[in-house]
Amino acid sequence: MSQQYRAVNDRVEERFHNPSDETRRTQQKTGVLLTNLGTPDAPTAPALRRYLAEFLSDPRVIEVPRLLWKIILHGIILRVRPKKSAEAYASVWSDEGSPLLVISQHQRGAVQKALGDEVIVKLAMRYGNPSIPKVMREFQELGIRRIVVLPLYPQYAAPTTASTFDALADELKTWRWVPSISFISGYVDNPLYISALAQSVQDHINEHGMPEKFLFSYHGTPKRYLDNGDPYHCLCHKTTRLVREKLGLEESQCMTTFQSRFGREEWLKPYTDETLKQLPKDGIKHIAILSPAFSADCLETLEELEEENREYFMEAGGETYHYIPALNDREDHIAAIVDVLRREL
Ligand SMILES: C=CC1=C(C)c2cc3[nH]c(cc4nc(cc5[nH]c(cc1n2)c(C)c5CCC(=O)O)C(CCC(=O)O)=C4C)c(C)c3C=C
Ligand SMILES: [Fe+2]
Ligand SMILES: [Fe+2]
Repeated sequence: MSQQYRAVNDRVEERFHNPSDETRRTQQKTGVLLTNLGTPDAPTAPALRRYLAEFLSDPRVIEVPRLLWKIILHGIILRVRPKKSAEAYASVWSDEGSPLLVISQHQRGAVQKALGDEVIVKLAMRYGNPSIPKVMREFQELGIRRIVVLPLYPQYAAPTTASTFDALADELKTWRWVPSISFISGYVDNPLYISALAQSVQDHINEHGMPEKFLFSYHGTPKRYLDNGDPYHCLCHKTTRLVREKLGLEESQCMTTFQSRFGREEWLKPYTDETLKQLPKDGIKHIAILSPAFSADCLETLEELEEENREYFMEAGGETYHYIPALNDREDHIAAIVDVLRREL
């Protein structure tokens, strides 16, 4: 072997073929990557501009011809929306930071504790920080050869789940030695996930009584995405049905709606806000609302459901409006996430 080859070989040897006991122990572990959508670094207009520029440039999120969209995004949206969104974020921001990030960190810690130290659990965000490339490189540094990726979106959707896959693939394109990867693309069928959701509803009933209606309000997408084959709409209806059946509720007691519209085109219907304005007119004055597409509370629940939509309902003549929190770091939710992971580990 030439001297030049021997020098390279020794480096590789030391790291991969003849590692220290400590390095070998780490390398034999499986990496678990939990991901969520991501959030701005601060509730300020400049931070929102950076975050929204990354988020809304993703062709999985906005399926519009690129050049046209670039002009609209940079010419209009990024001039107007950051300030408005920053105000909304400021209303839910805590001392620890953005609720989505803080809750996701708690979930990561709880999952690590439940799985023990044979696996290394890390958290990454699709947009913003900690980014998927950064966290994947931490696994690379540790010499991890097997990674299970779980985007914390129970209902598969191209703008969320597939977009996470894209980010992962983009990073792996730059790696010479790609590890074994399992990518979990959804888990609405997981019995522990459905039980946890049902139990959160039951806990609500025990504390506040039975409402006239439960609204299962899911984040929307443009209807065009459903027309083009995205299964998300169907998976949302399935989630509602499974939870309703688990609780033994009548079909008439539960309704599936879609929230967080963005832009002018038609989104999945019925819309949550319009439904809330209509229900009191139909004599429904006591409702409870939950949002099973969010595994952690975030702007879209704490501001949109807790504040904005509550007002629509009350102003339309509603009397009792309760928001049932996301599953967050409830014990039964962590048990469900661990079960989803164990099936892959
Ligand atoms: C513009 C199109 C959007 C699509 C399609 C979309 C789908 C989608 N989003 C989530 C989950 C979350 N979205 C959140 C915020 C958010 N979403 C959009 C737009 C689309 N989402 C925007 C512009 C924003 C930012 C907020 C704003 O400026 O109003 C969040 C909350 C993030 C946080 O920091 O708290 C989550 C979570 C799903 C599940 C989904 C499709 C299935
Ligand atoms: Fe969204
Ligand atoms: Fe919103």
